[in-house]
Amino acid sequence: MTASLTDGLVVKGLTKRFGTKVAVDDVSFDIAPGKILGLLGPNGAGKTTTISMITGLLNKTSGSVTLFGEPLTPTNTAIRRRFGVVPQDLALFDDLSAAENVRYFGGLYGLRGPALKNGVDRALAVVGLSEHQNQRPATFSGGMQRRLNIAMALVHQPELIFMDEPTVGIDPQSRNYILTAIEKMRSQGMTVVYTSHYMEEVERLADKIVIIDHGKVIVQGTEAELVNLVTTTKQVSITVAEPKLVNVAPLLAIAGVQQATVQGQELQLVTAVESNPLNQVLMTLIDQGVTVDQVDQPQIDLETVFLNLTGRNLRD
Ligand SMILES: Nc1ncnc2c1ncn2[C@@H]1O[C@H](COP(=O)(O)OP(=O)(O)OP(=O)(O)O)[C@@H](O)[C@H]1O
Repeated sequence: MTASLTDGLVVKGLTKRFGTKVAVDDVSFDIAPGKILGLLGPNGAGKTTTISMITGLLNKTSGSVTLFGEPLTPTNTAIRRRFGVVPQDLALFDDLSAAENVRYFGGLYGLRGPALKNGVDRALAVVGLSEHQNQRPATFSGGMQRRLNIAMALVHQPELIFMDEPTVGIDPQSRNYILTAIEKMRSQGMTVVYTSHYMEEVERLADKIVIIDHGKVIVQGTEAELVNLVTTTKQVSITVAEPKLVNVAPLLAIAGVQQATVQGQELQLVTAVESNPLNQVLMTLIDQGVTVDQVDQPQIDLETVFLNLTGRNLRD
């Protein structure tokens, strides 16, 4: 059966006021099952408040949330068992071992006996902590503690997991471990909602990106769609060993190549961002007997998108 979009997470008009401050302002987005949504925004943009309202930690001022086609309300306990939450702040019991911490959470979700044991074993394996399961979290690095927190949210094998800035302040190895674990979760069909102010992580992971700032959605879409919003073309410079051998006519015939000129040792191209014809250009040059020494192309990233749309840097 093909899943429809309403089988995933649908957030409509979510708003949170603290007194006169509007922390989250009419936020709407959706994500299909089995995909990763990256909620990207600078500190204070409203990411945690958004996740807290969706997961029921915080009452919303207005708006609606449906998950797997059902309303996500505080009283709908059945649907609440189908997702997991990794909060921004660590929530670990220091006097319990890693496995006992995970087991405790599994118990809260009603798991018992072999189902609980399997859940604990699987969750610890996903985050690479099986070998450390009998150690207490106090002996762990910050990154390992964060991974344990993720295992606690996975123990009941949720279909969707919310992660609020899970890589803040941890070592690069743990960060990479977490990002790889998230990719594995998606490959097993899990839906992931991931907040971050690190655009590199969102670029690596997210199937769909929602950029928020000052509580409002500025833009949403795939990375290519967002990049397309700020520019439709890019300049590529290819340094070649034999510029005289370059025949530009076949290059201009490639879809997405808008201009091609040879200047000194360099072949300068203007290409459409959408069609990304670079591989075909390189193959054509090789066919022409041209040696390619270097390819330079400016990086159009989410930082550029954010700067373009807000006039500010993501990490101001
Ligand atoms: N309980 C509260 N009372 C008043 N204002 C609040 C409260 N919680 C959050 N805010 C404000 O709402 C805005 C959004 O905060 P939020 O924590 O959701 O941002 P964020 O994008 O998650 O940032 P960070 O990464 O720093 O947590 C901020 O201006 C914050 O000061």
